Amino acid sequence: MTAIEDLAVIGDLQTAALVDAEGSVVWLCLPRFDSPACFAALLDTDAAGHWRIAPADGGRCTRRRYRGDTLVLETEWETPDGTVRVVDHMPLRGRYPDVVRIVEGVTGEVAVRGELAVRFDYGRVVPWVRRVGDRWQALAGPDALWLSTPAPLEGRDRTTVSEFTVRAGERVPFVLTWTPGHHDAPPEVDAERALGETVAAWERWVADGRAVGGRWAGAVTRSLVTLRALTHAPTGGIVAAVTTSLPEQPGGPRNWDYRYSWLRDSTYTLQALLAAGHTEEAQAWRRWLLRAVAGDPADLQIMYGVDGTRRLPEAELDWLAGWEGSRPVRTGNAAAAQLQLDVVGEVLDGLHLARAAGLGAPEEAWDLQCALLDHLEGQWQQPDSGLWEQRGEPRHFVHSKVMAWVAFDRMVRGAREHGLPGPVEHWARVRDTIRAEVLEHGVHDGHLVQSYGSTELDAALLLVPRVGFLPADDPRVVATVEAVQRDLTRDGLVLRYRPDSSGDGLPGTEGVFLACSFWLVDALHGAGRRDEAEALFERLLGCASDLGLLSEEWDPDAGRQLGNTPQAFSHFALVVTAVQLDEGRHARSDHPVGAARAGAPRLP
Ligand SMILES: OC[C@H]1O[C@H](O[C@H]2O[C@H](CO)[C@@H](O)[C@H](O)[C@H]2O)[C@H](O)[C@@H](O)[C@@H]1O
Repeated sequence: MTAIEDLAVIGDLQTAALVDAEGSVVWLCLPRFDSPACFAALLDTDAAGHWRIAPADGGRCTRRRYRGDTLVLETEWETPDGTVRVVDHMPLRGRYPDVVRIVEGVTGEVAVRGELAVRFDYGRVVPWVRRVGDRWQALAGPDALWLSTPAPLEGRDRTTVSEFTVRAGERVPFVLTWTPGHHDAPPEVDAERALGETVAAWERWVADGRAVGGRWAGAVTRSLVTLRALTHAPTGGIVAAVTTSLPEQPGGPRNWDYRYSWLRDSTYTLQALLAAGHTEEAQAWRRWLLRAVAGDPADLQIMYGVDGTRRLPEAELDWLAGWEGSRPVRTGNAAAAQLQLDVVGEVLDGLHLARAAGLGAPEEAWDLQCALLDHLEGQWQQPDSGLWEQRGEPRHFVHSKVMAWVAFDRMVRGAREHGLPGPVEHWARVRDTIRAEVLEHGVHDGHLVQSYGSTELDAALLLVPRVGFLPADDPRVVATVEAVQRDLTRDGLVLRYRPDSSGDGLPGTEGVFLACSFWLVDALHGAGRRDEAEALFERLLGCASDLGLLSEEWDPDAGRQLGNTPQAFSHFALVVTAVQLDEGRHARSDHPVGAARAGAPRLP
C-alpha cells in the first residue's frame, strides 16, 4: 500500500492526480475533484485502476522533485543500464482534462514498461478498450479516456501495456485525455508544448504573489502552490484535500471524504493566500461564498461541493478494501448537515480580514454578513457539533462560542471602522454577553476547556488569542497552552482532543493533528517562547514529505503521515505560522499577516 508521504500531487485547478514513488498514478477523479475515480489503487490494489510508467524492473524511484516552484513532477530512477526520468503534469484545463507523462532518457539505455488499467467509478467498471485511429480509447458509459503515444501499446489481461527502450536524450510522450463517453475524439495535445505552458503558468502564479516566509520561503511557496492546486478555478471553491478515506487511524473507520469546500477550511486558506498577496484568489473565493450561501441564512451549510452543491450524501464504497484495510471508504460527507456554530465566525472574520487587507467589498457581502449574524443570534445558545465535526451528542463547545463572539465582534468593528450600517450597540451587547458566558462556563482549573462543564481539553482553544478573544498573556490562555502541552500532546505534537474520553461518537483513535501543532507554535510564539516555537516548527517541517507535502495527521509511533492529503488545513497553518515567525510578531486572524513585508520585493 502506498505510504501517504509517497504521494505527489499534480493538478489542473479542477481536479488532481496522485503519483506514487514507483511512478504509478494511484488516484485520479475526472473531470472534477469530487467525480468518481478512474484510478483508485490508493484505496485498494492495482486492480482498482492505476497508470504506472517506470523502468521495466520496477521499484522505488531514486529521487523526485517538483520542477522549481511549479506543479510539474520529475521522478528519476538510476538503474544499472542508465538513468530515466518521468515528467508528469496536468496542463491547465482546456476543453478536457489531460494527464501528460513524458519519459526522458537521461543516461544509458533503459527498458521501460507502461501499464494502464482504467477502472471507472472508483475501480468498479472495466471499460471497453479499442484502437480508434492512432489512439486507444477506454470507454464505459459516461466516461472515455483517450491515450496518445508514439510508444508501442498492447492489451494484456485487461491492461494496456507499453514496453520500449529509452536512450539518453530521447523523450517519449504519453497523453491521457478524458471526455464524456458520447464525445468524439478530443483534439491532439502537443505534450512538449503543454509542458512549457504549464511551467510558465505556475511560475507566473508564484511571481504574482509576494515573497514571504524568510528562511522558510521554500516550504511556504510549496504550501501556497499546493493550496492553489486545491482550488477549483472556474468557481473559486477550495477543496479540503484531494482524497477521500485516507484514515485518521490505519485500519480504522475514521475515513472521510474531503473533496468538498468547507467554509472553515476555505476561510483559513484565504488568510494564507492574502498573506502572500494572492488577492485575486481571495476575491474569487468571496464570490464563491456569496453564491454558495445565497438564499435563506437558515439553510447555511458548513460545506458545499466546489460549485456550491448542497446535497453531499454520505455513502460507502463496499467494493474497495480501503487504505491498509481502513474501511469503509466513503463518498459524500454527513457532516454537511451538522450545526457547527464556528463557521459563521470564521466567515465573518475572513470577510473582515479581506476588507482590512484593502480588497473592498461588494455591497451584497455586507448584506450577507448581516443576514448570517441575524441567524446566528438565534442559534448561538444551542449545543453544536463543533469544528471537529464530532459525531456524538451536540455540546456547548467553547471554541464554537468563542467564534460566535468573533462573529459579533467583527460586525461591530465593520460598522465602526468602515462606517457600514447596522444595530451596532445591540451587536456589541450580544458580543459581551457571549464573552461573559464563555468565561463563566468554559474555564476549569484556570484554563479553558472543550465544552461547558467539561474538564476535557481541545486544541482549538489555542486559537483564542489568534482571534482576539483573550490576549496571549492572559493567565487563562497561558494556563491553556500549558495544559495542552502537558495533557494533549504525543511526542510534543498536538491531538485535536482526546478521542477516548471526549465522546466523539466514533470507535478507535487518531494521530496528532498537524494544523493544531502549528497552532501550538503560534501560541508559544505569542507567549514570547520563541525558541520553543521555532524548534517545534522545524520539527513539523520534518513531517512533510520529500516534496514538502502534508496530510492531515501524523502517527508519532510509526513516524508517518495519516489522513487525507494534501490537506489545506495543514498547509495554510504552515504558511501563517512561518510568516508570523519570520515577521517576529504574533498576528491576529483579523490583521493581514505579511503586511510587515508588504513593501518587500516580489518574487523574481
Ligand atoms: O474526525 C471527524 C470528522 O473528520 C472530518 O472533519 C475534519 O476535516 C474537515 C475538513 O478538513 C475539517 O473542517 C474539520 O475541522 C475536521 O474535523 C470529516 O469531514 C467529518 O465528517 C468527521 O466527522
